[in-house]
Amino acid sequence: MSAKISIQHVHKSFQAKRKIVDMQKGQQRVSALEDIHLEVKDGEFMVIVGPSGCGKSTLLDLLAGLTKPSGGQIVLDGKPIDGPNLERGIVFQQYALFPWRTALANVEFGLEAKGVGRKERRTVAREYIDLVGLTGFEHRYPHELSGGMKQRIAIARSLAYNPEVLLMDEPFAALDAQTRETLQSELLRIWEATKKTIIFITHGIEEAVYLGQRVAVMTSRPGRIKQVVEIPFRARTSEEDLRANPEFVRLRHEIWELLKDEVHRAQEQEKEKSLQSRNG
Ligand SMILES: Nc1ncnc2c1ncn2[C@@H]1O[C@H](COP(=O)(O)OP(=O)(O)OP(=O)(O)O)[C@@H](O)[C@H]1O
Repeated sequence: MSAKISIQHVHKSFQAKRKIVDMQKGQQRVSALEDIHLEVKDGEFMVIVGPSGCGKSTLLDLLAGLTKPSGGQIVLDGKPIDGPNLERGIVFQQYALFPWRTALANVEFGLEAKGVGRKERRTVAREYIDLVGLTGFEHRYPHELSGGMKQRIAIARSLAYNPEVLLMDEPFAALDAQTRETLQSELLRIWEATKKTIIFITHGIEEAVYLGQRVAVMTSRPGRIKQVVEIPFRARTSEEDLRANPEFVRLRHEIWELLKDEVHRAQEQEKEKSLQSRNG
């Protein structure tokens, strides 16, 4: 099967802050991502996991078209991504709902931008609110909803305008453990129902193994793809508790083995950074 998204030898560097330039003997740029090469198939659930500061959000911003690569390119359905577009829905860690709009009006937002008429907008938005299990809450405002409910609305909003790809940047990180687990299995159900291609970014190894058909493990900064691990569970949405399955435990361990040196290195980088800013 041909790739839905093809990330082709992507590099991203940023202008270094002055103190860091001094430390690195005049080097003007800091490399955040180096030679990222990854293909995501149509309808695939791809998870990207990596240590803090390895460039996960930088990669997601590039996929969203919010920034441009310093080298290489990202291709969606054969066309290079060159800006934000409704063909890619994004769900961030912070809910990013419009506080002045009801749940229903939030979900209608992308449909308005697409020029869908009022009546159809309402019908489609209600369908997606139903899909995320929030029928009855259409007229609540974000401040009247729990964190988990807000994130469900954010997912409904991103899916309602029928994007080709759903990009998710640690969408459940701010939720409590029980809500997170519920939303993880809800997301699998929604993925099965909609057959969307999903790229999901996380810190969490357990979350990665639970959700992903493949898990791309990143190195510490500059972020590279260290290895892509296949997660071969057949019936991912079955009632069986996947987390207790010995194969699940083995895969979680395999990913931790790949990650632990990177996490250690990322922690060292953090220490160095804070020393630099204290001494600067
Ligand atoms: N606009 C920017 N200007 C300069 N440096 C940046 C910029 N954005 C990101 N960086 C640097 O690029 C590196 C990667 O950052 P990024 O936020 O993508 O990492 P992350 O893996 O998402 O981190 P976390 O898991 O902590 O959210 C970091 O060292 C960060 O300081």
